[in-house]
Amino acid sequence: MSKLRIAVQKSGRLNEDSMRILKDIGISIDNGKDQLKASARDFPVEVFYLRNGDIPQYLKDGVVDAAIIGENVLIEKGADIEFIERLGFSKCKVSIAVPKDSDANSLKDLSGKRIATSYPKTVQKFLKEQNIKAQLHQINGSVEIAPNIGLADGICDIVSSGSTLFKNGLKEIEVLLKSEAVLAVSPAITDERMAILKKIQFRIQSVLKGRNSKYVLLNAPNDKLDAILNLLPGMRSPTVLPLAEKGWSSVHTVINKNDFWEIIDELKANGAEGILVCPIEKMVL
Ligand SMILES: Nc1ncnc2c1ncn2[C@@H]1O[C@H](COP(=O)(O)OP(=O)(O)OP(=O)(O)O)[C@@H](O)[C@H]1O
Ligand SMILES: O=P(O)(O)OC[C@H]1O[C@H](OP(=O)(O)OP(=O)(O)O)[C@H](O)[C@@H]1O
Ligand SMILES: [Mg+2]
Repeated sequence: MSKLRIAVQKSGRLNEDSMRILKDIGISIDNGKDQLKASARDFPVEVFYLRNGDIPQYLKDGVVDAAIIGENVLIEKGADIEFIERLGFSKCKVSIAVPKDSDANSLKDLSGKRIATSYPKTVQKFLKEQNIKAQLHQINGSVEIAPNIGLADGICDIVSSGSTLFKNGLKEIEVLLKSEAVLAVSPAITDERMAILKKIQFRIQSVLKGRNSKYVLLNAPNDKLDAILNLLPGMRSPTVLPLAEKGWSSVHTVINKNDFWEIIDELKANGAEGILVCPIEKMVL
């Protein structure tokens, strides 16, 4: 049986979360990053450890069948590479920034100026769309220093917390795109390997749904049960079980992890007690 060849970043910001998601879907790899390639113990998968920036070409050439990669890199380097799943980590923006005392407020204001970036194709596309001409300087790292050393009037680079911009006295003036890690597919993938990838995708979806949800248990006075149940959605509907103490029920349900703090006060106001919120490992709907 053939194995699916999946690329992950060898080292860097994507590596840890990529390896974690593979582990969470039951794909365990014996040897670490020292090797370029490793086989999974219990699944027909080979993991290739590669540079993030090189992965789009490997996908195009069919050297690997799939990859965990930043969407921003696919956009910059792999225009015809598709992805089948957003993975929810390594969220960032690709933005234009200028020195904070600059008059520039948008990409247009950089017309005729110099922009330093590691993402030349991405910037070029936006310049073209807006019919702006600017001079691009491609640099591969520490892009935010460029205006301070007189190399450029503005930059285009990754922004997450914004602290690198802040430390370098820059302000963001335009967001070109938003990105996160994605599961990308080679256009050359065979049907047999696509079937393996679909299994991986299904497992990933179960893990991501679990990560985004919480299992909630609470005790509710029966006379407030309707009001409490109204606050809680549940997968189909909440489970209600009688407590040993008369007049009380135990309510079990699943909610979106972001919703909990929104409804906690109302749950308490309706008499809910002993509220437990637990993580969910995997969730299949
Ligand atoms: N500060 C950040 N916050 C969140 N995500 C980020 C951040 N910086 C980069 N990323 C995302 O992680 C990916 C990998 O970034 P990293 O800096 O580790 O790699 P790189 O040096 O660009 O790539 P290579 O593996 O080719 O050396 C980026 O393409 C982007 O999608
Ligand atoms: O908005 P922030 O949270 O400050 O993150 C943005 C910074 O993170 C990335 O750099 P990284 O730390 O990966 O270093 P690199 O330039 O060597 O890749 C990116 O290139 C920015 O410089
Ligand atoms: Mg980086």
